[in-house]
Amino acid sequence: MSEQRPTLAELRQRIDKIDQDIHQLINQRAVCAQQVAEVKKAEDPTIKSFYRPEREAQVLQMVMQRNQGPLAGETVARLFREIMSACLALESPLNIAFLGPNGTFTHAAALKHFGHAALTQPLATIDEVFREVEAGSVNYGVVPVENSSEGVVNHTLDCFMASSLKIIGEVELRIHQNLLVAKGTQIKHISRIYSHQQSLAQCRKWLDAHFPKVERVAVSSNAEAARMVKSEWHSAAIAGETAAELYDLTILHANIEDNPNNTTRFLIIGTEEVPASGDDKTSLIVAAHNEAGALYHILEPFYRHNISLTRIETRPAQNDIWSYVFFIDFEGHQQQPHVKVVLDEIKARVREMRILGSYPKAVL
Ligand SMILES: C=C(O[C@@H]1C=C(C(=O)O)C=C[C@H]1O)C(=O)O
Repeated sequence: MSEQRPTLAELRQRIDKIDQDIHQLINQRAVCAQQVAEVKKAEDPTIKSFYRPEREAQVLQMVMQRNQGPLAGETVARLFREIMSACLALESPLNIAFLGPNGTFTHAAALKHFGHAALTQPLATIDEVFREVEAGSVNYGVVPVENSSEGVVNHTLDCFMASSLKIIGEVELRIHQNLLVAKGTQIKHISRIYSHQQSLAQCRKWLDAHFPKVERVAVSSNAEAARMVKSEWHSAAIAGETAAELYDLTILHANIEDNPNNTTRFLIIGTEEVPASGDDKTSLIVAAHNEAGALYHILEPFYRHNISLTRIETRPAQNDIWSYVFFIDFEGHQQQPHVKVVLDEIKARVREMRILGSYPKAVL
């Protein structure tokens, strides 16, 4: 005889039992994390934060590797992200500054990276985020660095030139833009659309097709755009879902970005160096000599040692109007022997080289 299908009551009983087990295990895990904090404190009584980016990346990598479904690896990793965040906050929650206001994509990136138990503090400019991290009034900062359709955030790169802060992590975020209005506003009322200029650019074709005659106004952030339309019945904003929720706006059209793979990359900045996680990236600033083949001489060692570059950007140097500096990201950690060899070779060939940091690649 074939086995009978369990009843609803039986299934719920089974779920209750599993929940009890999960609950107990999560608390057992939290106790272990507390004990880890005690060990760290004993090793270093002046320790300021128990957060270890390389260890958290490894935990998430293990979750993804062992996952057998039916839940997707990313879904389970996100749950573990929140469990780690809560465990860490039990000792002392992390203070994270980000390019605000609340409801921006940078806010979403900060929560994606540190989980919801972190205390997040919105700041008005990228410079302020750098300054607060330098001053030690927050543990880490989150700033945008590049968008897949609109390119690099130059201001963030310029801040690195004037700062000794390190990159301790990266976050990648799929960006979905939405057309938002205050409750009661109808499409025919809309005479103006506010957003950050990058978001307006990311939705250019959609706007040309749907609102060719409506004025587009660039403001300081998407969240600011959302805040403004709350009291303007004839205006709309382009922003993410977080801003819609925060300002209680109606989503008239969802996912209006021209490129469905639109992603933005953010950097986590801090003061310490991060040990290797096993799957890392390194970022450099290099000021080349003013001579023929300068860029070739910088890139050639990477080729010879078979190291993949993931990005290269050029910015005008701030102290010499005829020179350029290069921002280079590549795969590997500065403590790995083959990476050390390449870094030494490059250093000997350039005017100046600074390692911005080695950090775990984004897992989620
Ligand atoms: C528990 C530790 O400390 C923190 C908490 C972690 C966790 O909950 O898994 C991981 C790394 C640290 O941010 C540790 O270093 O192992």
